[in-house]
Amino acid sequence: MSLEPVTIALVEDDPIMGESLVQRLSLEGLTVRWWQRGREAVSALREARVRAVVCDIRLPDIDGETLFREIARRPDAPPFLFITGFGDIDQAVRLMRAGAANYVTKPFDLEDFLVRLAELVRPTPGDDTPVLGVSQAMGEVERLLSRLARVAAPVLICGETGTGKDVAARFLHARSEAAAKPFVAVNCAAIPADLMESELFGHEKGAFTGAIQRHVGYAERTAGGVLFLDEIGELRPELQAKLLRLIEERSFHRVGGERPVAFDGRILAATNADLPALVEAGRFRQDLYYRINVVTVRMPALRDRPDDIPWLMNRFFTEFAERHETSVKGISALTEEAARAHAWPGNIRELRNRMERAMALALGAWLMPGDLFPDLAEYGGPGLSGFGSLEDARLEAERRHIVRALAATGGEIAAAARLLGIGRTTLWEKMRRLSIAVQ
Ligand SMILES: Nc1ncnc2c1ncn2[C@@H]1O[C@H](COP(=O)(O)OP(=O)(O)OP(=O)(O)O)[C@@H](O)[C@H]1O
Repeated sequence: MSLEPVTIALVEDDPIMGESLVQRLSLEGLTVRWWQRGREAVSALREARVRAVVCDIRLPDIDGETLFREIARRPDAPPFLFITGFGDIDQAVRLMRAGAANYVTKPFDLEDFLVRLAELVRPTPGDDTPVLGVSQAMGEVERLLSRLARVAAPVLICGETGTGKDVAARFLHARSEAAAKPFVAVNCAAIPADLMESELFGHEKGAFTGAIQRHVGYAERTAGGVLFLDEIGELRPELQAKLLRLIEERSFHRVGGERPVAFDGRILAATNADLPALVEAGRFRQDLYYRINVVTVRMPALRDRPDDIPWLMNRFFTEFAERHETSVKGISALTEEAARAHAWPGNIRELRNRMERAMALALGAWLMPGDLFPDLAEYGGPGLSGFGSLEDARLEAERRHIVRALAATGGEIAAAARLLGIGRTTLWEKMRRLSIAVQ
C-alpha cells in the first residue's frame, strides 16, 4: 500500500462504516474529511481541495450521483471512488461512463478498496510520470524514490533486466525539483568504448581526426538535470576514473580541452550486474562504487511481486488497445492466473512484449493463456502435453501464497508465518524447497 499523506473526502452516512473507514485511512497516513450528508459535502467541496472523493451512492438527502455531477463540472474535479450496494451496479456503471474513477460493491475487501484508492491518490505531477506498481514492494520503492527526489545524493538502482530501473530513475527525476530540467540517459553498454569518452564529456574542435567542430557531451547537456548512467558496470576503467573525478570535483574536461567544465546535475546509475563482485574481481573501481552507491534502490523481480502483474497487464492492454486495431475486449481470468504463475525472466519488458504480441494476434474476444504464451506448451490451448500434475498446481499455489504473505509483511518471516498459520521453521523449510528468496 502506497498512500501519500494527502487529504481525501469521505461521504458516507453510515456512522459505523464511516468511522471505520476514517480510522483505517488515517492509519494509512491520509487526512480524511468526512461528511454524512450529500448537500454538506457538495458545498464544502466547492472550497476544499481533496485528492479523491470516496462516496456512498445512497445518501439520506441527495444521492451520490447528484453529488458527483455537481462536483464533476469543476475543471479540477477530484476522482470519485463509489461505494455501491449490490443493487446499484447499473448506476455505478453509468457513473463510470460519466467519468467516475472506480467503484467497490458492499461488502468489500478493505485491502482491495485501499489498492483502488491508492491508484487515485498517487501524485501525478505530469502526464508522463510513470507510477510503478500496486504491490506492497513497489509501494515501498515508490516511497523511497519520492523521498530521494528531495535530496541530491547519487542513487544506484539495482535489479534484474527489465524490472523498470530506467522507469524508476525517470520517476525520481519527475518528482524532483529538477523535473523541468533534462533527463539525460546514457547506456554504458550500448555506446562503443572508443566513442564513450567524447559522448560522455564532449570534445573540442580538432581533438582528433574527424572532430571538425566542438561537441557537447551528455555531462554538459545535463544542465541542472539528471545524468542517468545505465549499465554502469560496463564502463571502461579509464572512464571510471574520469567519472569519479566528475563526481568528486564536479567538473570534467572535454576531450582535447584544456579548461575544466563545471558539471551541474545529479548522477543516477543503474546496473543489473553484481557490482560488489565486479569490484572484487578488480573490474570496477571501489572508490567509484562507494561514490555512486550512497543510496541503493532495489527493483524487485516481477515474480516476487505478483500483485503488479494483473495491474501491468491492464495498463498494457489499454495502451495496445489504443494503438492496434483489435477485437479483444479484455483479459480472461485464466490468462491472469497463468501470468501470475509465470516466472517472468525478462520481467516487465517480457510482459509488455508478450501483451503487445498477444493483442496484435489474438483472434477471440478475450485474451487467452495461449495468446500470451504461444511459445509455452503448458499454456498452448487445448493440447494436453504440458498439463501440470495436481501436485505441481498445489506447489505453485503454495508458492504464490507464501510470496504474497511475505510481500504483505515486508519480508518479515515470523509475521508471514503467523499470517499463513504455520510455524516459522515450516515456512523456512517451504521457502527453501520452493526456491523463494528471502526479501
Ligand atoms: N511501472 C511500469 N509501468 C509500465 N511499464 C513499465 C513499468 N516499468 C517498466 N516498464 C516497461 O518495461 C520495459 C523495461 O523497463 P526498463 O527499461 O525501465 O527496465 P530496466 O530495468 O531499466 O531494463 P534493463 O536492465 O534491460 O536496462 C520498458 O518497456 C518499460 O516501459
